[in-house]
Amino acid sequence: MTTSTRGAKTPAVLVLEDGRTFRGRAYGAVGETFGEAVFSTGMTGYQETLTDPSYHRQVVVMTAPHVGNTGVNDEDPESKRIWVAGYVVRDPARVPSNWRSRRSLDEELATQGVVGISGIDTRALTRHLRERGAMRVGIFSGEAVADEAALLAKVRAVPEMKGADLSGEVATTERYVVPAIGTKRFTVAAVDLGIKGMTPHRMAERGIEVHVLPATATVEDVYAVSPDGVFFSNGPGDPATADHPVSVMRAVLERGTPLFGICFGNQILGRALGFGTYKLKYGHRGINQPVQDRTTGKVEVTAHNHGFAVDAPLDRVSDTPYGRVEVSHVCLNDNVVEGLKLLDRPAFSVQYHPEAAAGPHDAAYLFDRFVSLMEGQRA
Ligand SMILES: NC(=O)CC[C@H](N)C(=O)O
Repeated sequence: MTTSTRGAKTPAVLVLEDGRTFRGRAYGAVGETFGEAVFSTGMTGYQETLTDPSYHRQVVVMTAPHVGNTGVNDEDPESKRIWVAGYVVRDPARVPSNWRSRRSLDEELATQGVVGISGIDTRALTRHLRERGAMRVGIFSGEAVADEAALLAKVRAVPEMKGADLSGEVATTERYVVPAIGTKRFTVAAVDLGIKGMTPHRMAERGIEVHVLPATATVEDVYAVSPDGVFFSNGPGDPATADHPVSVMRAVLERGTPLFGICFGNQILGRALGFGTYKLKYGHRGINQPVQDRTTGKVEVTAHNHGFAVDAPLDRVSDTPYGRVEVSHVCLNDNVVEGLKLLDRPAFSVQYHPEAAAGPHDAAYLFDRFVSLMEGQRA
């Protein structure tokens, strides 16, 4: 067990691009960092959040007031490193306690060079972001805490999330295989746009051998593995920039290979079908978002991490170059499109996270639907 007080006395300041500031104490690494300020409502699963590549270039504000209570273990990361650009917590645990804990969160953030801030009113900050929308932010600690006007100028020089093309910065550069658990039934080519580790695992549990390919994979690379199905992962950045995966996906739709997309993958399917995408005011991030599966009427509580969404009509079936498409899932908080289903081809996607790392397992059936599509193709 590690008790950490590092940085506890070092002043830090969080500066939003609209000029609002919050003063607190350094948490994790001391220095400065920049990104898009977003809030996550997850009460648990901070390791999964920190290591989700979709958070690349985002400063995550935790609405849960106590963070770090269970320390850091070696089992829960969703990728090889922490991806968040900065971390904001109200009241960090001083003494982590859990049988799996190896070190404190404060130590882990510091070791990985992630600048954070603690001791600020995260409720006020979250309400501000909810009212004004996600915006650019900087966290400065130690010697970096200087005159606020200079800090604000630095924050306003940071690139916006809109227009950011980031998959190439987080995805694997080498292909790798996640073997099926038990008997192998199917082969899937998974295009890594920022994939979380749990996603291929959920497929492997269903007898799928998953070939994870770099974001730059071509149609030839995808079909070189003789896939029964093709998967497009979650990932950071603005889907409007993802022209390459959109063109690969169109080729997959053309051939009629079973296709499944999660989050960024859903946005790419939307674009491949000819719909637009747009930036949400402050996005959905957390593990308690109500979604309705309109194909069954059932409501599920789901994990989300998205700042963009697909602009598709909710009230009717759309005609697209790949046949008829319906919005299969919708967020019950704000009617945002949470899933797409093709009626004439074996393809569907969801905007949220059925792999549930962290989060409730209500949406695990979507991996079974992918398996059914692949079974259907064989029959
Ligand atoms: N988790 C994801 O795949 C996020 C997709 C996209 N970057 C968004 O913010 O909407």
